[in-house]
Amino acid sequence: MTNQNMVISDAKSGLAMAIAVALKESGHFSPAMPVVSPNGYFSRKKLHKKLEANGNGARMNALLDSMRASSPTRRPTDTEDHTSWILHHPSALSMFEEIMRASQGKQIVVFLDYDGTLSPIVQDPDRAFITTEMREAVRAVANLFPTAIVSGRCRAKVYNFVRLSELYYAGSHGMDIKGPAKGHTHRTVSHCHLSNITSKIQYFDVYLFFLHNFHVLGLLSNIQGNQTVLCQPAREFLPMINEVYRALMEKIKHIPGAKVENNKFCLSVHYRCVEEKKWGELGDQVKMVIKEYPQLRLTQGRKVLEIRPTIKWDKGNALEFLLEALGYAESNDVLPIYIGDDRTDEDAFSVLRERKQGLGILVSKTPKDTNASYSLQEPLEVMKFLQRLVEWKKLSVLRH
Ligand SMILES: O=P(O)(O)OC[C@H]1O[C@H](O[C@H]2O[C@H](CO)[C@@H](O)[C@H](O)[C@H]2O)[C@H](O)[C@@H](O)[C@@H]1O
Repeated sequence: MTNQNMVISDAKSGLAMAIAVALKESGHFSPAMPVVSPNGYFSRKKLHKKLEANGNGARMNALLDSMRASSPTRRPTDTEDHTSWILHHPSALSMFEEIMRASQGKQIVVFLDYDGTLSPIVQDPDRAFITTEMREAVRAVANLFPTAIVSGRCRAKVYNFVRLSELYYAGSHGMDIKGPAKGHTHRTVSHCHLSNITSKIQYFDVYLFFLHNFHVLGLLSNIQGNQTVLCQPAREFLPMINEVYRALMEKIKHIPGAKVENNKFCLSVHYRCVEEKKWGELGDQVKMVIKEYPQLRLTQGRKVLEIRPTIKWDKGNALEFLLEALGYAESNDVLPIYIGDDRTDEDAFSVLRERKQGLGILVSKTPKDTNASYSLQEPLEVMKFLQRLVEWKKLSVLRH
């Protein structure tokens, strides 16, 4: 089984169907192809039957419906539903003491999504600034715990917004991971395997290794500035991504408000500022372009279509990679905290669930289908949570 033969999608959103239809049209779908949802495999036979039954109309609607739903699938809400959702995903702020009790004796590692988590969602992706207060909260956290930003944006762009050299940055949905600037140490990390890994590979261009059952990755010792690139598993896709970027720019330039963002190892096609009646046309143009590239797949975020390599590598893999790099691969002595707001963050929440370890915290004001265990309503609450984490750590150091 190769990556190219895998459809990875969200079964509930209907995107799986849309992508499978596109693949079928281009001759790349076969009933023998496994289809993976964030929660595991689902029946390819069923999907194949559905494909047979569906005509053009359904094909158009599947992606469009999914674009309308956007973000993690929203559930119809009434007060009762909201109350029951909060019972299952309580506020990480109101449960703070309880959460911290569970962390006793464990090394906390913090993972933060960027858009919608550290910065509020805004119309123009180039203006999603982080506030000074939030930056200081992240800096304080990073001085006490290993901290990573895991974003769909390209690493350089997130860095330009955040501007903190003490963090790990995992850009392009985790396909581009870089460590903190040399010389930075976390006061609480006594045992960091990262330097071991990077020193081991200094003399190799590419060091190949297997991470659990995943595919072979390139771990690069490419020193840029004073930071070390740790992982770029989709390097070979760069020329293709650039080609598709140019093609998409051309195809969508007539749609007012549409925007293609080059995130280096993946692309974002934004439709937040596109009139809803044009969404279908935009979706069609995107599908038409990627039909020619079976090595690329389509996923979705908040009012954004994302095009990325078919390799099985997402924010969940990035989280596992970083835990491994920090020396916590098989450890019970670690408490990863992952905070995110987007569908793409669900991959990381699922990993935490599977590991039965750590805390997934979804940032959302409304009930959503999620694998996170806790919730926070908005970036402001994320900041309060981070500040409390810092206070708690300082107090616990004083106590011991
Ligand atoms: O993983 P993330 O850090 O959450 O990045 C996901 C995407 O975020 C950005 O788009 C989103 O935020 C924009 C600014 O608030 C908003 O205009 C857009 O509608 C959202 O989808 C970013 O521009 C994308 O490249 C990221 O993939």
